[in-house]
Parts: sequence; structure tokens; C-alpha cells
Amino acid sequence: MATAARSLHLPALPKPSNPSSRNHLPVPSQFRPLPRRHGRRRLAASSSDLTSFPDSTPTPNGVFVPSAAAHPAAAATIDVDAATEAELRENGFRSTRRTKLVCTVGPATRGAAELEALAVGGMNVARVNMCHGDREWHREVIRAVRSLNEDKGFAVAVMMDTEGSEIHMGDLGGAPSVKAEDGEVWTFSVRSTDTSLPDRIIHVNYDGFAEDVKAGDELFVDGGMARFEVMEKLGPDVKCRCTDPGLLLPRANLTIWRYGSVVRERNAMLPTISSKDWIDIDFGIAEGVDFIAVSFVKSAEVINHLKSYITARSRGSFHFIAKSLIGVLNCDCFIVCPSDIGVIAKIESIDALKNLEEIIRASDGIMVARGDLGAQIPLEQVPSVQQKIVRMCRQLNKPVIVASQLLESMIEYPTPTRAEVADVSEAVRQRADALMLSGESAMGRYPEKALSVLRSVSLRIEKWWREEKRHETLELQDVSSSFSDKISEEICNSAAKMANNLGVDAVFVYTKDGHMASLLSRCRPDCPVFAFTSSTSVRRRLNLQWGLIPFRLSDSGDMESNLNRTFSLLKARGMVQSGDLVIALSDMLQSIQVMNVP
Ligand SMILES: Nc1ncnc2c1ncn2[C@@H]1O[C@H](COP(=O)(O)OP(=O)(O)O)[C@@H](O)[C@H]1O
Ligand SMILES: C=C(OP(=O)(O)O)C(=O)O
Ligand SMILES: [K+]
Ligand SMILES: [Mg+2]
Repeated sequence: MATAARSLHLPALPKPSNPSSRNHLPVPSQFRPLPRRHGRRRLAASSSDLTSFPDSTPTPNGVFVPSAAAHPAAAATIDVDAATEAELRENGFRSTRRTKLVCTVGPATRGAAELEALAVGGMNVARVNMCHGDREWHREVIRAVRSLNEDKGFAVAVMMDTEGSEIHMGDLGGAPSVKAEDGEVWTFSVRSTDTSLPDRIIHVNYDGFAEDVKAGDELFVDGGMARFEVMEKLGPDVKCRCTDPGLLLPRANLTIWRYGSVVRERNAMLPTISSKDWIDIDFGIAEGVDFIAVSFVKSAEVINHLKSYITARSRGSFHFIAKSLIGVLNCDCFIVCPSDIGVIAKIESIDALKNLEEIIRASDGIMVARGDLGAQIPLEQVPSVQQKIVRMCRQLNKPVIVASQLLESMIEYPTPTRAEVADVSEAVRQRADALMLSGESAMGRYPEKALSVLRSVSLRIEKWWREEKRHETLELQDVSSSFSDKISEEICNSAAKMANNLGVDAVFVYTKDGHMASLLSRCRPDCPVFAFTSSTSVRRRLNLQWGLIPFRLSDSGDMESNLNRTFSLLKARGMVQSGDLVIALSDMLQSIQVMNVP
């Protein structure tokens, strides 16, 4: 198992310099013959690599090599994830992990040392779930992740899940869990109370609960981890008999079933984003989270609404700054400020499945939230639904996270079951962008071990898949919305194909907003994609996408000097070396260049 990275001591990385001014003029290419490819690479470099490049000369074979042009490379810096850098140095390009890992942060992992261990172990995104804990609790976690990024050179993105207004139980008066035994009679009550309730009485958060249920209904706790049959209703109290014993966890979700399907009564009218969720969303925007994951999405409408809200909010604050600057110049202009926060739709209800395609199109990413989904559709349908969602997301170029119970037994035990390993393998083989830990990292006994299982299984299956099926015949549909987009898409499709056919070491993409990087990721090429962007927030968001290694690099204004700088900075850090074959793309200069690192 790949546990080595956990014991690595990673030095703090240099701080970014200010981005220099832009100039988007295309650069004339210069050429020279392609040297023979190196065999096994040694990723060692000395600081002398920083100093100069050989002059390049034009050749007729169309291979571009940047000219020396005395570039002030030493003046610039590049930011790369400390965990990736260690991985690259150790194993080279081919074996970097392509599948991204999301960890839910909870009581077991909120401390600075625990968070750092997760980052070192490969956590790409830290998730906080607003179902649990208060805002102060989450604020501390978000700030701890940010300090970790700043002090230790990580680029861990933060995702915040909304609570949503589905029906769930209360807090159990502070108990970590309670056991319901077969045949026991429990009362589910909507009576509000501040004091802890007597044994076998559970508070339900939704006032309409007692009206929605009928005697004879089945009540599923947490998607069927325990089940009850409704016996009778006594005003706000619903008396139920336990039919399937199980552990009840605080704030577990409740679903009502009647004649074999989920009951959608008045609770179908609950808003997807409750008033408490809106306050949490404002909190998330203020704290600068990278993603907001919306629980129990039913339609694309709510995603569009949230996206315009976020854009309006960021434009509002941008305008405030812009106005004070522009006011001095006595002019006015309309500034379009694309949102810095990605909106993820959690697919966990029948309604979401009905409107799947339009929800995927509206969102910036999708979570296959199998926990609650498995409570709303028969369990045996979950695997095929997962595969369908993963495929559709790839077609529509949206990152997709497979979530819940991947390594559930590791909440308690240090090794996973065979079935769990098979489940993780299947998600990796489907080439989902990311895998997520929930309870395993939030409140389990072995968060780091669980993460290391995800990491080693991902690496193994990715390698196996490259060997087994190098070139799959998946036809990617056209996703572009304009002619210029169409050009980018064609360039990325062709570059990915060339990368596989030529067996290049890496594709480099210079991208302002990350779009071209995600189009490349969508092709799932055999080599990693190094994505260079001048924006720290784009860099963090790209961390959710398959196969992308995001770097922050100030844009020097033209492709040639960007390349020269990249080569010298990466060589100085031992991450590439002379002779490595790369394909380079840029969204400013729509071209494909094939070259050896000078
Ligand atoms: N901020 C938190 N505070 C306390 N417990 C938490 C927190 N976040 C997560 N947990 C625990 O970890 C479990 C798994 O987290 P998650 O999957 O996000 O939520 P849920 O189980 O409610 O769907 C939760 O059931 C809860 O017990
Ligand atoms: C990821 C999920 O959502 P949550 O953990 O918030 O219930 C799920 O239901 O699978
Ligand atoms: K939830
Ligand atoms: Mg859920």
C-alpha cells in the first residue's frame, strides 16, 4: 500500500508573485528536431537548471521548441500542490493518481494535525456538511484548511453541503447513537422541546410529518439502516414498531414508504434551499468556499437560482471595489465577474433522477449521493443509476463525485471488506472524477487509513485500466455553445488523442478559467494534464477534476515565455526533465504544440 507519502516532510513552497500584465498576441513558432525520447526518467534537478535554455532552431518537422529568449524565469514562481509534487518526484508522470479524493471533515478530523495528515494523504477537497455542527465549528475548519494551503503549499478546495429541508431526526440529546431493537415501540414526535427527550422518543424536524404518515406506512431511518412500521398517530406523536433493528445516528434522514414506494406528501413542497440554508450559503460565500453542494436537488431551476445569486453577490462586492477605483477615472463600465464558487447538485431523490439531464447541464458538478438515493429507489437500482450519471456527466463535461459508504466498515475497522474494495474499484473504472469519504473521515476511527485505501485502489485500477484498454471507443458528444468553444473542444479532443498515440509524458494547458483543462480531463487521456492558471480559485476548483494537476502560474502574456518559464521552474523542482515529451495548449492561443522539454 502506498503509505510512503504520509511520512514525507514537505517543505513550505514559495509564495506566488503578482500576475504580470497580459498580452494575447500569438507567438511565432520556432522549430528544431525532436530528440530521442528518454527511457526511465530520473526526476532530479539542480538549481543550475534554472539558468538557461539552449537556443532553438526552426526545423521542417513541425515540432515546436521554445527559443531561449533570455527569459527572466527566476523572477517568477509556480505553485503546485505539495502532495502532488512529492508524488511526481517519487513516481514520475505515469503513476500520478487521476481520481480525486474528497473527505468529509467531522469531529475525527477537524484538528490541524489531522487535516494536514489528510492533505498529505491526498485529500483534494475538504467537505463540510451543514447538517451537522454550527457555523462557528465550520468556520474554524474552513480557516484551518486555508491556513494549511497557505503555510504548507497545498491547494485543498473546500466544499460546503447545504442541509436541505428533507425530514430528519433530532440530535438524540447528545448521544452518539442509540440502538433500536426488533419489536420495540418508539415514538417519533414533532413536538418541539428544548430538553432532551425520554428513551425511545425521537424528535422529527418537519412539522407536517404527523400529517403525512398513515398507519401501516414504513419509516426508513438513514435509507433503511433501521426500519419501523407506523402503528398509530396521536396528535403530534407517531407510534412505530421497529421491524428491522439498527443504530440510529443523530440527525439521520427519515423516509416514509407506502405500498413499496416513497411517499411524497406535503414534504414534496418543502423548498430545496431552506431559509437556514440561505444563511449557510451567505456564510459559505463570506468564508470563500470553492463549492456549494446542494442537497436534495429536484430541478435545474434551483441550481440556476443559486448560481445567479452567487454571481450577483460576487459582482456586488466586485462593483464596490471597481467603483471606488473607476470613480477616480470618472468612467463607468459593466464588469462581468464569473463566479468563483462552483455549484454541485447532489442527486439523491427520485425527482432529481426525473430531471437528471437538465440538472447536470445547469450545475458545475454532480454528486451521486448514494446514501439518500438508496433510501428513495430500490437498492439494486443504485449501481446502474450511478453508472448512468457518471457517463452523462462525462458527456456533458461536468465533474462527478461518487459518494457514500465506499468504505463504511472502516468507520470501525482498520481494513475494508472485499466488497468495499470492489465498489471503489468500480467507481474508478467508470472513471468518475472523484470519490468521497463521509463517516469514514468525519467520525470514523481510521480516517487516514480509509483515505490511503482510496488512494492505493485508485492508483492500481487506473494503471490496470491503461494497460487493459488504452483506447476506449467512447464517442464524446459536442458540448460547445459557440464556434470558439467548438474550436477549443476539437483542439482538446485531438490533443488527447495525439497524447495517447504518441505516448507523451504530459499535456500542458494554459487556461484562464479552467474550461480547456476540463475539456481535456473529459477525454480521460493516458497521461496527466498539467493545468496552469493565474487564478488561485480556478486552481483549487480544478482539483476536483479527473487527471488534472493544477498549478498557479502568473501569465506572462505570451505562450512562448509561459512555456519557457514553466520548463525552467518545473525542472528546478525536479518535476520534469530535459527530453520529456509534452503537448502544450492554451486557451489564448488556440493551437497544439508538441515538444520535448529543452
Ligand atoms: N460537523 C460535524 N459534527 C459532528 N458530526 C459530524 C459532522 N460532520 C459529519 N459528522 C458525522 O459524520 C457522519 C457522516 O457525515 P455525512 O455523510 O456528511 O452526514 P450524514 O450521515 O448526515 O449524511 C454524520 O452522520 C455525523 O455523525
Ligand atoms: C452524500 C450524501 O448526502 P449526506 O451525506 O449529506 O446525506 C448522501 O446522501 O449520500
Ligand atoms: K444530509
Ligand atoms: Mg444525503
